[in-house]
Amino acid sequence: MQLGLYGYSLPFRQPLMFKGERLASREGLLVTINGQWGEIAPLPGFSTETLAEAKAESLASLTAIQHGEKAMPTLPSVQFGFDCAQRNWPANLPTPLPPYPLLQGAPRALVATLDNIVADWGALPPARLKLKVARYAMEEELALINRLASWLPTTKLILDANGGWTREEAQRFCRCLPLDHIDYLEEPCAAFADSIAVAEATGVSIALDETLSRGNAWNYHPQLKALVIKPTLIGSLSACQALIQRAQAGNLRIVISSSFESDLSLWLLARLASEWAPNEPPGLDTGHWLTERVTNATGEVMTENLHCLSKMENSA
Ligand SMILES: O=C(O)CCC(=O)C1=CC=C[C@@H](O)[C@@H]1C(=O)O
Ligand SMILES: [Mg+2]
Repeated sequence: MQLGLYGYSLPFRQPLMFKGERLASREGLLVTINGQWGEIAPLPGFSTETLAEAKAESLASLTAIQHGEKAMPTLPSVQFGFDCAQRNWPANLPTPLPPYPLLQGAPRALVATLDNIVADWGALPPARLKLKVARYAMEEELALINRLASWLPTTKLILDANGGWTREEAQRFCRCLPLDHIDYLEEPCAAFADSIAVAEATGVSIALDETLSRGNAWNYHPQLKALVIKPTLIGSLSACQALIQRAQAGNLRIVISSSFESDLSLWLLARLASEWAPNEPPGLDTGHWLTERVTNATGEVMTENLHCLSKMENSA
């Protein structure tokens, strides 16, 4: 059995901010186990583990497999990578739905380029569109949202505050929203109870993301509409499936989402989305921020462009 661990560094089209940290490139690891691949890419600001910790645990896990033992990683990004590389993938998955677009950037700059963006979609605007909020002045963010709502009347907006508001700030913002045009708001406040209070006070529907990856407690609520599942941050595929079962039991929508991984994970996540949430457009529109790929046109990993960290073999 062939085992390998490789490192990559993929430049962002322009530097992106992750919880106050400015990143010019995305760093990560690819693991291969007997010809099958997985990706290990903790996201700074969102993952609890560092890349160095993920690399150390990945090397130890590969050594365990080399000795005929079962790898038992504990870090979420490593669990996701090793699970993908060892998964028995179903053969006949439905064709993945296209991801909904993710708009990122300063609201004023986005307003200025909006006519180009809208013109690109022509007669077929997307059913959903995601926008980050709680980053710039509220008035500017609301102006952009109102502009989008009038220019794209059939598109529902997904807003994501990453827990960036107090209860009062979130309420002030949500009271000015064109609610008919809002699909849901991800994580208005850092505490679940505050987000629910905002939903109750303003009528906005909410979705959970960081609450899930941090393992914080949450309950069903009539205004809790969706769970956003990021396997790189949640960890094992069985932990993701447990969340999916809980979502299904409460009639919540399931949105499989990326953490700015390479094209390899975007393809694997699209397959998971088509299996776990076949009717829900996934949150996978992060690839266009990267200028380079790790796989070629036929889907093979281009190891010649990667940094080889370990190659092992076991007799199995
Ligand atoms: O969920 C999506 O539609 C795309 C991914 C995405 O928006 C995010 C990925 C990782 C960190 C954040 O920047 C952001 C999020 O918080 O959901
Ligand atoms: Mg989110």
